[in-house]
Amino acid sequence: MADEQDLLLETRGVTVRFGGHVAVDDVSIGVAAGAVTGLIGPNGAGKTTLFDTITGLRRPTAGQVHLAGRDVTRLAPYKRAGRGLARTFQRLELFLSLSVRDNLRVAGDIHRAGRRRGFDVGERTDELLELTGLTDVADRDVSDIPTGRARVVEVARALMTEPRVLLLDEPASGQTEQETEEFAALLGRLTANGLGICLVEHDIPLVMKVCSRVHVLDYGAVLASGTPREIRENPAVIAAYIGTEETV
Ligand SMILES: Nc1ncnc2c1ncn2[C@@H]1O[C@H](COP(=O)(O)OP(=O)(O)OP(=O)(O)O)[C@@H](O)[C@H]1O
Repeated sequence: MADEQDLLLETRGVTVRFGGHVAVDDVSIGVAAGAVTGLIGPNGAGKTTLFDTITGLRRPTAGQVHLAGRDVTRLAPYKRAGRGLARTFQRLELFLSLSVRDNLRVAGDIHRAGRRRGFDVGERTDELLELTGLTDVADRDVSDIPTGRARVVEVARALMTEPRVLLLDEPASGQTEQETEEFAALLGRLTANGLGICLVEHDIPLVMKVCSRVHVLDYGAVLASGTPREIRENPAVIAAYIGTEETV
């Protein structure tokens, strides 16, 4: 477990209500630098709503979001991005008729516009295509490549903004077993470079393999937090997953 000061991202007592429905209930979780933190839970548990709150797409009803030690609860999404926060979406949000390379370049051009000099979009694109294993499909349209690899394009595009924290919303959905294996290796390379990753994923074996810490949400609240082993052995977690297709 990382020390408090290693936490790049924290939610402190975050609650989100939709009318009378509490979608996220007093959630305090942390994401450490150089590690993958898992966020799991049955459908409707509040994972995506929590991501929306962290990135600023949704204001919490109560609680705060801290990024690199600063309260960003009232900051616009683009300002949080400027402070090193990036995400991917459950539904792919790519330009389907652009090549893989151009999808990255667009993100790089936008990033460069608001940035210091010395950010070379072409160089960074090539570096990321290599790092993410996409070089062989770089010049193909995104609509032409398998969904599993398009998910990696989303990750690569998010990395164009040079984030310190990356939120991944079901990145392995639609991936073959082999693609998921390669994806796990990619996550290892990214955290080795110091990136903090928060992984929302229904592929529980993947979560258990790559995460150093896992938070379990159920009905909007944190049901359990711990190492993969602690989570797997937690009776409340096992009970929450009974009756679903997922196993811990
Ligand atoms: N805009 C909204 N208005 C009203 N209720 C919403 C809204 N968005 C989400 N909800 C509700 O909030 C709860 C949490 O939804 P959320 O999508 O965050 O869950 P999730 O854990 O990401 O689920 P999944 O694993 O299916 O993606 C659900 O009960 C959902 O129906």
